[in-house]
Amino acid sequence: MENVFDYEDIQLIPAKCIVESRSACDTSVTLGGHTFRLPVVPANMQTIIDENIAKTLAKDNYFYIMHRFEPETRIAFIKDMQATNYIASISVGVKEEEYRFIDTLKAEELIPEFITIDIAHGHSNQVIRMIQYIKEHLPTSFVIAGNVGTPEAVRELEHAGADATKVGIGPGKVCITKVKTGFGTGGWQLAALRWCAKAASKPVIADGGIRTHGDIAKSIRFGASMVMIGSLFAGHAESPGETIEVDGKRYKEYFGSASEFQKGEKKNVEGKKMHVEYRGALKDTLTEMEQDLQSSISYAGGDQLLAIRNVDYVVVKNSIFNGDKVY
Ligand SMILES: NC(=O)C1=CN([C@@H]2O[C@H](COP(=O)(O)OP(=O)(O)OC[C@H]3O[C@@H](n4cnc5c(N)ncnc54)[C@H](OP(=O)(O)O)[C@@H]3O)[C@@H](O)[C@H]2O)C=CC1
Ligand SMILES: Nc1nc2c(ncn2[C@@H]2O[C@H](COP(=O)(O)O)[C@@H](O)[C@H]2O)c(=O)[nH]1
Repeated sequence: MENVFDYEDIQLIPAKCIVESRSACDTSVTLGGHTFRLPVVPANMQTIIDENIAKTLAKDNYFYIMHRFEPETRIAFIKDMQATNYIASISVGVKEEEYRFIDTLKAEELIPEFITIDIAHGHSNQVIRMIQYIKEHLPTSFVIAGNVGTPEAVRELEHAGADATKVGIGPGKVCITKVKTGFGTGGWQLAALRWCAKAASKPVIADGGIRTHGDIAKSIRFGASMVMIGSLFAGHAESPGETIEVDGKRYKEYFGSASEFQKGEKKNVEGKKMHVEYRGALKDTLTEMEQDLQSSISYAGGDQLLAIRNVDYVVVKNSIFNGDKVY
């Protein structure tokens, strides 16, 4: 791979504006036959999403993916969401008990609208088998499979039946895969996204490494249909992580799904725990993200999200911060 770059190395080039107000720009995106307000989904991690947040997001027409770390609650969760006419969007792993879970869903005719196969190294026969099993038994569920970091992986998972693939091995804020194993897309996630998206014939979700709202527009430019975000969502009042106070300042806990804190043991640890600054209400961040993305669309010279896909860009290594902090 040549010409690798990451989010902070890119600036998108403006095109002539066609709207009279940023509010005329439409940030919505359609995935799996459902239209959502933003091309953004909070990470399916235990310190990012819980049932209350899932309900709030679904009610306000944002996409969500529930995590898989309380597996025994998933059936009740699906029933509860569907009883209130919200989409049911859950995660699964690949171990034997997950096959029995799919069998139960089929037997009870409980069909989640979205199922995400959430595995660190998604380019594997285990994931391919699970995609095929879900597609055989719950053919109308939209299957998101990942995570991957190569065009070959995208093609194989799509070929197995995945309706979308998730790209990002190791760019996450609480990820230590890159240091523990030497592998990943950390530091060149945006270039990896471009590489993978060029090979994709179905939607690609960019996962990890988003540090500013402008990175959402950059992901769309380089081929993502949606972005998955952890750290930027970890600091809210509603976030499930513990709140702590240090010198009068509040922080929220954020830990990796492959961290010792999640696993309860020190085995194959590829994630860490940190604290992020408290950011207030989730709805305020979502509103700000929407406004910033509307502005991105206006700079792209359009009024629809995909106008961003057509803009030119420059690579200016490590340019955007100039030593400044965003917040
Ligand atoms: N996006 C990313 O960069 C990363 C994300 N994560 C997150 O951490 C969580 C845990 O992930 P994961 O460990 O996959 O899930 P699980 O712990 O559920 O493991 C799933 C199965 O895959 C096996 N497995 C896991 N990694 C490998 C590998 N590298 N080679 C062969 N087999 C493997 C495991 O066996 P065994 O444990 O015995 O190997 C287990 O049987 C997920 O939520 C994932 O999204 C973790 C790392 C990177
Ligand atoms: N290598 C690891 N990656 C992890 C772990 N837990 C989650 N993740 C990935 O990070 C993103 C979120 O990234 P962020 O930069 O927005 O914070 C998440 O969606 C997962 O793909 C982990 O323990 N290790």
